[in-house]
Amino acid sequence: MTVLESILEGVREDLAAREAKLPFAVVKERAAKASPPLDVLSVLRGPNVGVIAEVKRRSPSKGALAEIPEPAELASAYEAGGASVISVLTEQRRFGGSLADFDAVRRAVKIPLLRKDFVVSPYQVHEARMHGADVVLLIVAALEQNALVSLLDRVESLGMTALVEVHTAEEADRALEAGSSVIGVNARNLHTLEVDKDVFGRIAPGLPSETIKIAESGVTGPGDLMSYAGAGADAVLVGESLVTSGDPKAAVNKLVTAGSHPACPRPSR
Ligand SMILES: O=P(O)(O)OC[C@@H](O)[C@@H](O)c1c[nH]c2ccccc12
Repeated sequence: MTVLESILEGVREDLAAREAKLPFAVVKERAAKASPPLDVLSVLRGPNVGVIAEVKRRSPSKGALAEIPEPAELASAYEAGGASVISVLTEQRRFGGSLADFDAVRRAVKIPLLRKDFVVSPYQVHEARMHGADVVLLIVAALEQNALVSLLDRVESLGMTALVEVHTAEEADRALEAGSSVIGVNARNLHTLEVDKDVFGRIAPGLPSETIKIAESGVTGPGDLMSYAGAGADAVLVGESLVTSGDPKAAVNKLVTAGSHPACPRPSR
């Protein structure tokens, strides 16, 4: 079993437990009453290379990263540092996240929020909306094509934006075929957890110019942002280097400053 498969097994078990507690019909009703999602596309289409800052306690590859006793404080620091979007991991077993973290962050900040989880069922999409999500991650490697298409449609029918994650050119083709307008290229292979920062540069140039391109993982500082920008990134998604920085506001701000510097390559659209 690959790492991704074993993560998905746990995700499905936890999902079944939540479904038993709160019926899908109730989740749908509450999602419909949540305050409307924010327009993330125009945020990501801004003139600068944006930063999506992640609330991440641990990971299967690195183990414990940071305790983050107050996710709301971390998120406020990200917002104050100039992040465009905040990503909150809600997967519990491997990443130490939760929907309670998501709620705390939602209450603390005004900028768009990404629910970062392993979404395999429509229940999780409505659940994300119910908790105030604006963006939902869909991982191509975790989904059959028909499931990807129907989950993407569902995300969009609720007014949210799907960040569709790929790691290979074949997955990128599947993402485009499904109709994705925001594609994240993850430098980390979710089957083996190996990081290869060149993957973005191999895949992004083959994507349509109007597709919003996000470079995910392995950003340790402004240098990485600049090189992803040179390869066409509209934004970078950063977790580890921010949560371990000791000063998340300053760490985000360094990236944001690099992304708005005149010398920083701009996404060409
Ligand atoms: O901590 P990093 O290397 O900055 O990476 C952040 C983010 O890209 C990573 O957490 C991630 C990318 N895709 C995912 C899918 C599920 C869980 C986590 C992820």
